[in-house]
Amino acid sequence: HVYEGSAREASEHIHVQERPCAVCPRGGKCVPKVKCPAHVRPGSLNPSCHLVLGHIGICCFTGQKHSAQLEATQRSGAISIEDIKSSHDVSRQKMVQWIANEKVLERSADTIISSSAPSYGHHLSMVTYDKRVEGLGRGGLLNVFAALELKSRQAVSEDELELGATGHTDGPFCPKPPQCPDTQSRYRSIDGECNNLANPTWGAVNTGFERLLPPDYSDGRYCKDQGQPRGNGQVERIHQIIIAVLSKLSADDPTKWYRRVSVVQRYLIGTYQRSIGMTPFELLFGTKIKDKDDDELKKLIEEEEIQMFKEKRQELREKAKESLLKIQEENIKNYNRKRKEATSYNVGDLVAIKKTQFSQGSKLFPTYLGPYEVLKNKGNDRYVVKKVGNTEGPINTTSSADFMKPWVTSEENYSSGNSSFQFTGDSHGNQFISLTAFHTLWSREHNRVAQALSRLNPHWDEDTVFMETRRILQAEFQHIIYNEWLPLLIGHQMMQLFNLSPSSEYSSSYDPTVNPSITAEFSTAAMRFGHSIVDGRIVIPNTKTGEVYETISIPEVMFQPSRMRLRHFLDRLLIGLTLQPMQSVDPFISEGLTSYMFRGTNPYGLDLASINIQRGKDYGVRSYNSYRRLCGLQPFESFEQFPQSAAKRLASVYESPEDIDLWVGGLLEAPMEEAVIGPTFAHIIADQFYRLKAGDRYFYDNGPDINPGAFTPSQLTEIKKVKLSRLICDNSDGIELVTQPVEAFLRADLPGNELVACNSGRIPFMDLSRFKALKI
Ligand code: HEM
Repeated sequence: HVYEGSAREASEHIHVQERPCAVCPRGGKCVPKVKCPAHVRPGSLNPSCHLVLGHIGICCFTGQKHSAQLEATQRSGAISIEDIKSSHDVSRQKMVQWIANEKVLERSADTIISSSAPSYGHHLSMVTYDKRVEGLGRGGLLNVFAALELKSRQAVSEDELELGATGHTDGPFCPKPPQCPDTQSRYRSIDGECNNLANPTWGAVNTGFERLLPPDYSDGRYCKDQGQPRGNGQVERIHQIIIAVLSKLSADDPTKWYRRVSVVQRYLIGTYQRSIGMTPFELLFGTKIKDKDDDELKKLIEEEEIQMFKEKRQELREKAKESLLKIQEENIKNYNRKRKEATSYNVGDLVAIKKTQFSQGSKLFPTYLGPYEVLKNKGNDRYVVKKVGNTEGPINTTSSADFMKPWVTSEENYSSGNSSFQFTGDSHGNQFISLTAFHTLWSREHNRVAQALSRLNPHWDEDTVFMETRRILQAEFQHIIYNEWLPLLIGHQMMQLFNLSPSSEYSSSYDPTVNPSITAEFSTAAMRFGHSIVDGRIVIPNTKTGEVYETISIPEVMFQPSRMRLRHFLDRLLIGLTLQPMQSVDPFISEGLTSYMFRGTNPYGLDLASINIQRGKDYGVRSYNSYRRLCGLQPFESFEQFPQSAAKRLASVYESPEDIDLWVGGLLEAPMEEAVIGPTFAHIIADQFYRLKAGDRYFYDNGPDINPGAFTPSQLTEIKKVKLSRLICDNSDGIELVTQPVEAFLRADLPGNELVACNSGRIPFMDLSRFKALKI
């Protein structure tokens, strides 16, 4: 058995075939393999080299771009004006067709929306009615259609299309680049734009994900077949073959393609299929197609069989139709009974509209914008609204009743007693009660720091107080993540390998060639390791008696934060979180997430594990083995290399180890030394946090030569004292929570991490007097 994540990985790093270079040739930079995706492209010439701690890296000549080699050598660059014009026309026509189809579906009586279904709630938390975002989404599709048209005219190569490396900026849809102000802002922009001055959209809202490897869509475009894992898209593949072969065979008279179908069919059913271990003909008739006579005889038998099959099929179809109609009727009844009439608004009403765009670190902003005045009722519960006053949000927009509520001032909101939902900037703020608790801690920390700053700087206006507080909170957050949380997750070796640990002085890691955007692999798989550590219940302990107040099953507190209104609850929950062990990262996911997620009052909810796997496919994320190769790890060649229990289950759903989904494979890896996750996830996560640090001009410990809003050395020293335990101590209610373990990410019953009094001085304070400014 070679399946011992850390031991195996260590040996791989030591026993490499060729001798690693001491210094990279041709000006190459020695980096961990995941940081140079071009090394897995065929024909790449990346010699290995020495990194710190005996690790072996790759000499990289392309930076974090897998397409750079292609850009330099293979770009065809021969796109004619006619090609461009006609690709535009084709893509626009296709778009018109798609929108028309969408309208038909929307109006169809067969389209049933159950607003009480858990999937509907999940959809609402993901969907956007923001016109700008809708425009970007449609623009993306226009470009896909145009690119496919260009490919069909052979104006771009397969490689260029796959890697998005045409460098062509005259597509049917190219959003205007943002205009960055001439003077450099002291503060990070709200939407993340203009962080990188040469590439102002890098890391901004409403921009695409980065990819460690190019997408892998089975239709070569933007769809992933649903057949995986077991079927592995076989049917779709065969269909594609049939279409291609038929068009070749009937090249002389394309209108008579159907005459060739039987030849193709005969060929296909007489060909050995790996998935069934014989030819389909054998499977059907128990014998091989031998010669022409036999063939004719079998044809007769086949006709008989087909007749029988047709009759049986007709019967089955009648039955299916009956039961479908019955279910539909029930669904309609249910729908009519449960669907709440949408609130209707009159012209002139003041409303709040739901915010649908969020930027980095903006979790503390409200979810609703307003006030807006209703200008027009567009029918179908949609309204044209106009902003009143000078608040955040678009001036004119269209919104739907689902995303509107009557405008009330915040005082009215809190006193109305109607909702226990917390006002958070992130639509996930109420998703789970412990998340709501952390939103609460951070908003209180904001208010705490803002009060201290305005006392120290009475001449500041309220915008300055807000922006300065925001700047400090972002720094506190980044420091806690890089200093406390990340080392526990990926281990100290990876921290060193990717140069992620905060230094005692200003950081020297800013690199304007690094794109800080989130990678598809991080978002859909690696960072979702967290779904495996969630316990099925939350224990609220009674520390006085050693008993428990209550054990809450997790679906009870999803989008249901009303317990937060109980006076003692926040403190008790936070105490419980420091005592309750984390679940290990493994393929076992709590039923609360796989059967009952967001169930509300329904008997069952959603399955987060399936959603994660499907989300990976949506994004065209490649298989687990592709990422092992990318990280310089050996791929799994057979299921037996996995632990026995997993091997059996994997073999029952996947055809080959090459098909295993990234999220599934990553969860199966044994954790690395002193880490929570295995090597593949650790590399992907380390790469992401490297991007977020090296690609962020405003990273909290960048000096004034890089960061226009840099902290002074003495302010930075104070920020670097911040620990999660301090944040909890300062912002909990202090009714029952008066002690904390210094290392709040570790359990309080670990030796050396015992509870200490919040006010004992053992948990360091950030001295805010350093933020008394002479002038800003
Ligand atoms: C009770 C706890 C949790 C619940 C109910 C939950 C639920 C969800 C849901 C519904 C999604 C969106 C799925 C989709 O449609 O693709 C999601 C996404 C995600 N979750 Fe969780 N989650 C929980 C805990 C965690 C934890 C502990 C972590 C990590 C430590 C995590 C990391 C992520 C990430 C990275 C995404 C993708 C976000 C994005 O790119 O937009 N989740 N989660």
